[in-house]
Amino acid sequence: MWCCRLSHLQSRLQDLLRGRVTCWALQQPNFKSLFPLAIHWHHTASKSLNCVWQQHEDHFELQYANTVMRFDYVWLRDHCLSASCYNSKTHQRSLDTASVDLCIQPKTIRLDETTLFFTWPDGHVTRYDLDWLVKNSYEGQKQKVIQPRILWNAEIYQQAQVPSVDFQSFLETKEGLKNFLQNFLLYGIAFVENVPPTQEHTEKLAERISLIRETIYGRMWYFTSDFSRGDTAYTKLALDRHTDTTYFQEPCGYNNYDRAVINTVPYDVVHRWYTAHRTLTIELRKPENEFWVKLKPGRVLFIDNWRVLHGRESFTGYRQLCGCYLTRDDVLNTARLLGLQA
Ligand SMILES: C[N+](C)(C)CCCC[C@H](N)C(=O)O
Ligand SMILES: O=C(O)CCC(=O)C(=O)O
Ligand SMILES: [Fe+2]
Repeated sequence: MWCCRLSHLQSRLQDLLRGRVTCWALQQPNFKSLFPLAIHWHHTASKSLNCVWQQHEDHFELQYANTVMRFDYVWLRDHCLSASCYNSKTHQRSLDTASVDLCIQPKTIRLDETTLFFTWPDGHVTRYDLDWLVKNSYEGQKQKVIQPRILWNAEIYQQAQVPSVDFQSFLETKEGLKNFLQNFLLYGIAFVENVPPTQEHTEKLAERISLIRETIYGRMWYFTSDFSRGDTAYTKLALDRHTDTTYFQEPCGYNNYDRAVINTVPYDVVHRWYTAHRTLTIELRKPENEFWVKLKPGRVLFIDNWRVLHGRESFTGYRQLCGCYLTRDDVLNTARLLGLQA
């Protein structure tokens, strides 16, 4: 019975503060008295639009859709979507950002229905849809729903009874792939069952999600305890919870086995690092943070090694594993193409 050990790095994700700024000024009868008389607020033509803005010396302030937004003028020029500034076929900026005057200010600002028009000193006109500004503003972005992550330990994960996805459904249906990726994004691990236990089928599975990353271990690795490579993974020894490829510029995550000599910081910082490392390791080694999984032929486990560490007990007898490393960008891209927040 082979198990591999998963320790969920219980990151203390703070709930994002969802500061909702309501456009309270417009509902106040004494709205004008709330601001010094010098400021002249522009109102929308139609009251129903509920939008006011103010052209400040160094920024543009917009109140719309219960959000108070502030935009730098260089930002407003730089994000122009006009034909001469933006290639709508490739969704790339054509404008040379470095050519924009850092002291630029619009000559005029006009709102027509739900579109704001900024006319710049050189006569160039930039138009923004109000909803686009809310969606792409700093203040609007803070309200954006981010991919929820479920922080778990063994008990939480077991109780969640997260369903595995069947091989056929994963390969042949959008729903199967989407359910799998949703679980993967939520928990940092996800399983596919009833996979024909061959390297080819495992490869096919991986390619359904992402590009497979070629590394010094090959594209698909197929290993057993034959010490064919000078690494404890190729032995029968236990492996404490860890992440792989610490030594790469784009590692799967940091791990203690492969950690190089610490010689980039002075001794007192080194000691602070060991203290922090100890705190983390104690947390990771708490039994409640360990989730043991029985690996068996036909069961494929995907791990987000930034969130979930892996390891194994020592073993006897013959054991063979195959797998690969996936590129995070492509996994997230597949999830987004399926409409998931990733
Ligand atoms: C066998 N397989 C290719 C999966 C892993 C090899 C990784 C070995 C190294 N200790 C590390 O953690 O990066
Ligand atoms: O043998 C296992 O179950 C995992 C081995 C491992 O962690 C690795 O090869 O990086
Ligand atoms: Fe590993």
